[in-house]
Amino acid sequence: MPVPVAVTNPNGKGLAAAAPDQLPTSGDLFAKLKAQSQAALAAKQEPEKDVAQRPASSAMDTEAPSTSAPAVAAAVEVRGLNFAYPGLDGRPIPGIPPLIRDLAFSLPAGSTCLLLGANGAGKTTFLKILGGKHMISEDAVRILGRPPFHDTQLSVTGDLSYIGGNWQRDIAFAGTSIPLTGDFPASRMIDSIPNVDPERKARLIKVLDIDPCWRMHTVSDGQRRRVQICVGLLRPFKVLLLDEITVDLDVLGRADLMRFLQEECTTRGATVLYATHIFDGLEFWPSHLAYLAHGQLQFFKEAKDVPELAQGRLLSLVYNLLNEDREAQLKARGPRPTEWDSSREGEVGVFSYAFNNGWVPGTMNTSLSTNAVMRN
Ligand SMILES: Nc1ncnc2c1ncn2[C@@H]1O[C@H](COP(=O)(O)OP(=O)(O)OP(=O)(O)O)[C@@H](O)[C@H]1O
Repeated sequence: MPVPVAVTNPNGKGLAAAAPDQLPTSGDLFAKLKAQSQAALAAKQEPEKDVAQRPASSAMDTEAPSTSAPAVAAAVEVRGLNFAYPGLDGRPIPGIPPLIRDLAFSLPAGSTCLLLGANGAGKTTFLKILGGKHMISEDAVRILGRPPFHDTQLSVTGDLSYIGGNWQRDIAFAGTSIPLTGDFPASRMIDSIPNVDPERKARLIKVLDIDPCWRMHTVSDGQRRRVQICVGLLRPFKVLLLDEITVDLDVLGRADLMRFLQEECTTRGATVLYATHIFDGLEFWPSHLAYLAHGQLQFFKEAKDVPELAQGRLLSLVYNLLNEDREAQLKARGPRPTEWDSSREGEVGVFSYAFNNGWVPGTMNTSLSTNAVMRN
């Protein structure tokens, strides 16, 4: 599939060398996509048959039996999800294994689920997929029974909300590297969301301890983060995806926010999936734990089945999980080299401009307008 790519290569040749004049619109990939869309269409027409034909998947099948009946059993349902970041031509990059492989996951409505995983495990990517930010096949993910990428109403109505990334770059600044020098109050950001229940707004402002008169260009990172979270929560979401957004919050702000979110789930039946590396004092919060590694959920458990939560030892549980995994990897592939391997010269430049694949890592932004990214 052709991807729109703007070009500002300092040597004026990268794209021409990297891609043919005509980006392809036929071949194996397109045949596969066509087959997939025909299969999805057929599955829609024969829902009963579809249930029987879905591949048995590992971790989640015992937790939530599949159903494609009209009643929505799970707030989040993932089946056979595969994902690889594409190269310039929109295809998976040869030699690089998919980041997510045949992942299955089913989260009941009303859950507060912690998403655990090492740096680079794919938590942000997974949450962005659930949030409809990456195109995937229509039947791989269902949020409230609907495909998040294809059914844009999910996000437009606020039923599905994703809060992640660094707001400093995404919203309070224009583009990814150009600072916005405007002077405006926090209330302007908050009031920009239409059709908000005034009571909910007042409650959030109180919970997050926001001063509506804060001038956004003078606030601290944590204060800016509070405004970002407030804006993301103003509408009563049904499914909320949080990507490490409490990192700048002080302990009081964080505790108040986590209690607010838990209440949203217990009183309104909302569902929250939260990826974080900060575990202290969080034992009370999750109803479920999910651990992502090697492209798959290695476990998915209800809180009552995780004794470490009752013992106040969540941090130690996560430490052990990551440590065991690192030890296993070290055994399998040996230690990573710490010195530059000159035989790889040219494969990974010491510094070069590289054409991006359309996504700024760790943010919700496409990078197409910035043309080039720096790669070390
Ligand atoms: N735009 C991109 N293009 C190519 N690869 C990417 C891109 N964004 C992320 N990746 C790769 O995908 C992998 C998973 O990244 P992701 O940000 O999802 O991990 P994460 O679990 O959220 O990590 P962290 O805990 O550090 O935030 C990483 O190896 C990363 O290099």
